[in-house]
Parts: sequence; C-alpha cells; structure tokens
Amino acid sequence: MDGVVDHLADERNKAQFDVEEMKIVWAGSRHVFELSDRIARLVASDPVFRKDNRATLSRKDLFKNTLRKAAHAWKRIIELRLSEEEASKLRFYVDEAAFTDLHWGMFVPAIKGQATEEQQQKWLPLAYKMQIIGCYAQTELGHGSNVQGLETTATFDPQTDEFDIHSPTLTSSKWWPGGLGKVSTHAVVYARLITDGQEHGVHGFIVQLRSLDDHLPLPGITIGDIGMKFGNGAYNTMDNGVTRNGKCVRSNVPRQLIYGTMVFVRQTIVSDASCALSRAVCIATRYSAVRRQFGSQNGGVETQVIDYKTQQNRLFPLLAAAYAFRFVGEWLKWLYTDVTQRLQANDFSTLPEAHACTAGLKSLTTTFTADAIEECRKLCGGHGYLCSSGLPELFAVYVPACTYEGDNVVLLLQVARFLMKTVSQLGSEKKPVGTTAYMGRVEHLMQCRCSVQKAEDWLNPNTILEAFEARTARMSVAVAQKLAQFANPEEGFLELSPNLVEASVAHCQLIVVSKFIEKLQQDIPGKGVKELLGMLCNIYALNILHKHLGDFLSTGSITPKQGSLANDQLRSLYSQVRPNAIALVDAFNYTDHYLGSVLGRYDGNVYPKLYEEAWKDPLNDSVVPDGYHEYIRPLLKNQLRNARL
Ligand SMILES: CCCCC/C=C\C/C=C\C/C=C\CCC(=O)SCCNC(=O)CCNC(=O)[C@H](O)C(C)(C)COP(=O)(O)OP(=O)(O)OC[C@H]1O[C@@H](n2cnc3c(N)ncnc32)[C@H](O)[C@@H]1OP(=O)(O)O
Ligand SMILES: Cc1cc2nc3c(=O)[nH]c(=O)nc-3n(C[C@H](O)[C@H](O)[C@H](O)COP(=O)(O)OP(=O)(O)OC[C@H]3O[C@@H](n4cnc5c(N)ncnc54)[C@H](O)[C@@H]3O)c2cc1C
Repeated sequence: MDGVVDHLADERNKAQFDVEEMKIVWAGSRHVFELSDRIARLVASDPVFRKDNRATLSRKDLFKNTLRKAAHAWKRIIELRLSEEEASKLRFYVDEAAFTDLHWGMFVPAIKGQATEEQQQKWLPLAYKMQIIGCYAQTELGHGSNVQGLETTATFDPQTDEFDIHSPTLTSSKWWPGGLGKVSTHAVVYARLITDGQEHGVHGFIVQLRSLDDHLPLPGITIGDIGMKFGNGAYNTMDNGVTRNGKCVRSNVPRQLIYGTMVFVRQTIVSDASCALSRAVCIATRYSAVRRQFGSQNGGVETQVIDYKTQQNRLFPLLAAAYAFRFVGEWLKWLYTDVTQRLQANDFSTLPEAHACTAGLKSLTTTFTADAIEECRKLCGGHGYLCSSGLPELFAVYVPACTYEGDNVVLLLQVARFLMKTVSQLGSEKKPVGTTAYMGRVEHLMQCRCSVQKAEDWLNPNTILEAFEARTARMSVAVAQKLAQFANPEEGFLELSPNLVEASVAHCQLIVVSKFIEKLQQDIPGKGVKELLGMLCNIYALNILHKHLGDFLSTGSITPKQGSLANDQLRSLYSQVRPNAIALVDAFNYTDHYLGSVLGRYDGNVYPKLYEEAWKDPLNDSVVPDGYHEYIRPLLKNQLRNARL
C-alpha cells in the first residue's frame, strides 16, 4: 500500500479486534499463515500467472495459457525446491482449474488409497515427478451418481495376465473426467471386474491412455474433449474427457476402500468452500463500504450501502458462514486423518460416519456457497455483473461443485440412510457416537422446551445447541416413524426422500454449529478475536434458525415468540459486527491478484479502476466497430435492401 491512498482506511480504523491474530486463526496456524502469505505474493508478482485476460480469450488460447501456467508453476516448484505443502499452495493461488487439480487431487490420492504396495512403488514416483499425468475416470455418459451402474468392464485374461478394459456401449464412454480430454497420459479407470465369467463389482484400474513419446492415444483408445461448459472463461480452462477402450495393469483392493478417494476429495471440497465463499464475501463487503446510495443530507455524503440493514441481513450471514465452514473444514480434515489411520489398522468402524459427514458437509457447504456467490453479485448491484468484479467467473467455476464429487441431493440421501440407521438402533446395545451422539439423548430432546425469554438468551451456546439438536432429532424420528409404516422400506425411502433430505440438512447444519461452538472453547489469543468469532457463530446459527423457522416451529423445538426474539438478537449482532466488517474480510489475507476483482480491491479505489478496466476490452480497440460498414451504415442510410449481408 506504499504511496497508495487507502479508501478503506477509516473502516480499518474502526476494527475492535486484532486483525493480525485473526489472520492466524483463519489460516489455522502461524506456520500456514506465513507460508500462504509468502506463496500468495510470489504468485501475484509473477506475470505468467496474470489472469485478468481470461474472460476475453478464445477456448483454445485459454486452454493453451493454462498449460503454460501449469508448466511454469512446475518449473518454479522445482527451481525453488518447494515442499509438497508449498507447491499445493502455489497451485491454489494460481487459481485456474487445470489438469493438475485432478492429477494431485484425485489420481495420486486414488493410487495412495487403493493401490497395493507394489503398485504404489511403480506409479507414485512417476506421478510425483509428473513423468506421467493422471486423472480419475469414473463417470460415464450414462451413469455418474449410480456408480454400481457403470458399464465399462475389466475382464481378466489369465493367458496374458492382463485385464481387457472395454466400453461395450456408447453410454459406457468415460465422460467428464477432468484432464482426460487432452492432457492425461494415465487414468484410474473404474470398471466392473470380471474373472472366470463372474462379476465382482466396480474396481479401479490404472490405465495408460497416451504414448509418452508423442502423446497420441494408444491403440484402441479414442479420446477427446466434451465441449464448452457453463461460463465463458471459467471452467473451460479444464479439458474434460471422453474415452473408450484400453489395456491395463492388475489391481486388487478391499471392497470398502473403492469409494475412499471420494471421501478424501469431499473433505477437501468443504475447505475449498470456505475459500470460495470468503472470496466472494470479501469482494461484496469491501464494495459495500465503498458504494454510497441515497441518504445525503444538506449536500453531505450519501449512505454507504453496507449501513443498510437489508444489506447487512444478506451479507453478514455469508461472512459468518465463511468462518463457520473454515472451522468445520478443519475438523473434517482431522476426522479424515483419523479414519485413514484406523483403516490402515483394518478398523472400519468409523468409515460410515466419515462417509456421512464428508458427503453431507460437501453437499451443505457447496450448495450454500454457490448461492452465496450469486447473492454477493447482487449485493454489488450492476457492477457485480461485470467480469471485472470477479464474481461471474467465480460463480461459473464454483457452481459445478454442487454436482461433481457427488450430486448434492444424492449425497444428502446417503446421510439420510446413515441417520435412519442410527435412529433404528436407538435403545439397542449400539450407542450413537461422534456427530450422532446427541441422538443418545433422544428421549430428552423429544420433549425438552427452549428456555429463551428475552433476545439475549439466544447468546447462550447451550441454548442454541439444544434447539438445533431437538429440531434434528424430532425431524429424524418423525420421518423414521413414517418410514416404518411402509411394508417395503426402499419404497418408503423413495416416497419420503424430500423429508429425508430435510432431516439430513438439519443434521449437517447442527454439525457446523456445534463445531463452531467447539472452536470457541479453545484458547484463542488476540484482543477481541474470540468475541468477534462468538458474534459470527451466533449470526451463523440464528440466521439458520430464522431461515428454517418452519422446521423449528413445526417440531415444537421453539415457540413463535422465541423465533421472533432470535431475529431481534440477529439485528443487534449485525450492529456489533458492522464496524469490524472490513477487518474481518482483511483477515482472509487475500492478495488483489487472488481476489481478481476491481470491486474488492484492498485499497477500495474502485471507480477509476473500473473505468480503466473497461477501456482494456478488445471491443474498445477501435472507436468505430468492426461491422459498421456492412451492417450499421446500410441500416442508417436505408440501404439494407440492396446490401449483401
Ligand atoms: C486438492 C485437490 C482437490 C481436487 C478436486 C478439487 C476441486 C475441484 C476440481 C475439479 C473437479 C474435481 C473433481 C470432480 C471429480 C468427480 O466428480 S469424480 C466422480 C465422483 N462421483 C461421485 O461422487 C458419484 C456419487 N455416487 C456415489 O457416491 C455412490 O454411487 C452412492 C450414491 C454412494 C451409491 O453407492 P452404491 O454402492 O450404489 O449404493 P449404497 O447406497 O448401497 O452404498 C453401499 C454402501 O457403501 C457405503 N458408501 C457409499 N459411499 C461411500 C463412501 N464414499 N465411503 C464409504 N462408504 C460409502 C454406503 O453407506 C453403503 O453402506 P451400508 O453400510 O451398506 O449402508
Ligand atoms: C465440472 C465437472 C467435473 C467433473 N469431473 C469428474 C472427474 O474428474 N471424474 C469423474 O469421474 N467424474 C467427473 N464429473 C462427473 C460428476 O461426478 C457427475 O456428474 C456427478 O457425480 C453427478 O452424476 P450425474 O451427472 O450422473 O448426475 P445424475 O445422477 O444424472 O443427476 C441428475 C438429477 O437426478 C437426480 N438424482 C439422481 N439419482 C437420484 C436418486 N437416487 N434420488 C433422487 N434424485 C436423484 C440428481 O439429484 C439430479 O438432480 C465431473 C462433473 C463436472 C460437472
């Protein structure tokens, strides 16, 4: 900021907490903060990583530019001898969907989680040095959610000691895998295993797709890109592939680990949600402090739009959710590490809970974040619709997260199965543990009454927790009772699936709220940091209560009067957060390069930069547009009838 006027300085001076300490809380530790800060600046200062031209490049140029960035990133990683942690941060800050996401994010984890020791020794060193590039080829043209319905076959031939991978139908073509279309040399392909004419379900196989000499597909393999996707620049930096046929190397893993890579990636997606959400919120918050509309008295300045209660009511719950998702993401990472260690010791007992938590939280956080990015665009008024706001691209890149790695509704139905199983086991020897431990108090939760009498009573974490637990337990038990009336449970499950999904959402919201409350029980240093986090936790919880009031009232978990008091408390919390809003988004420590938004600039110097940015558009290369002589002039001169169009 040297020599630059900070238009948001007054806002920063209002902060009532230690921003530097909050940055550490957000990062997770001082080590991660320092590392992230260093790598973010490194990326921001490298001209190869510029991204302000993405919206105007053609698909081919966009894609080639992504290849250039990926190669440059790898070069820098080698030159600077970056650790795995630093390298992954570098890719994060380059901020461009690319084949490397799938290579490092799915191909390598799939081998680590599912391949035998011998296979790992063969493939991992090659993958780590990027001497092979891999992708995760599960989804087919005909089946994505229904993994057991995949049609690709892997038939073992004992004579050659090989598997014959075959796509017997058009719908069995692998369709969607990122990196597959143009870049990957190898893939983990999911196929139905057949030995001695017998089927053994879906397994993963490492398949070489392309020659390592000339990159041509190997004989019998047809590969291409599936075409343009939603948004202009956005996700079109990625090649998503279609392929048929191939040969491969043998794989043999325990049944329970086949889905393991999905559990891993879903866990990373929850942390990514807090990044995407915080980024949109940072843009909308800074711009809301810069933007003024109405309210000028005697020729004075107009009101900052952030001071309108409606703006706060839309924006601050999103800010609170960004922090909430950060902390639940941290916890989920711990849960994943724990389950991985147990699996290595052949303990599969916590896998169902890990599956339900990763599936449910992936669904909850991505749905919320996609909607929130769009809300942030609207919070920025007309300028939010400009590509230079960064929000349209962020939305287009982010929104498929609601679909990939498991459609969000399909995933909530998985949570519902877990919940219904838990309810059905109540009263048996098997006590609910972990995130369903509250079900162990179901008798109390079915009849307890919320004690809130005045608005401030809602600030008690135990009061909030019990209201959320009662709501979820009552919704789950109610739908379980309805299910029990069906002679065929699967028929009942289909019929009641909307109710089941609602119970799952309630359960996942309870997890997020409870993990935020647990975070606040830790020792958190820094003036005012814990107080501010407490306010955000209450905003997150009370906003859900307000938005889902129907659930809380219909289950009798709270009274209408208590619902109204929660809303009064929310308004008061907004006023307390307001002076801290800019500092709370500064704590994300995003560089202007990473934010990629004129509206979200750190210095708040929005208008001159918007004007400057507009002139850079290729349409402004000439004053009179290309096409004037063919199409506009004849129109104006009434010569269209004779014109050759
Ligand atoms: C840092 C880098 C990150 C990289 C990526 C990040 C950013 C984004 C970049 C690019 C995009 C990236 C990736 C996208 C990649 C993909 O999309 S890959 C494809 C993902 N596909 C899916 O997610 C498919 C969704 N469908 C399913 O998960 C399953 O088919 C199903 C819905 C769960 C149904 O399974 P099925 O076997 O038919 O049925 P059932 O319900 O009977 O389940 C059987 C039992 O298995 C348990 N189970 C199911 N899933 C899991 C799991 N993942 N882990 C553990 N256990 C699981 C289930 O609970 C059942 O158990 P029971 O005890 O029998 O009840
Ligand atoms: C950008 C992007 C990247 C991707 N990358 C990869 C990749 O790298 N590798 C890979 O293998 N795949 C990849 N995929 C594929 C992705 O995992 C699938 O698209 C996803 O799992 C959803 O499956 P589907 O497309 O079959 O949806 P469908 O299952 O066809 O869903 C269509 C609709 O049906 C509903 N539905 C489906 N089943 C049920 C049910 N049982 N009950 C109620 N409703 C149901 C869904 O809710 C949805 O509304 C990617 C997809 C995208 C968009």
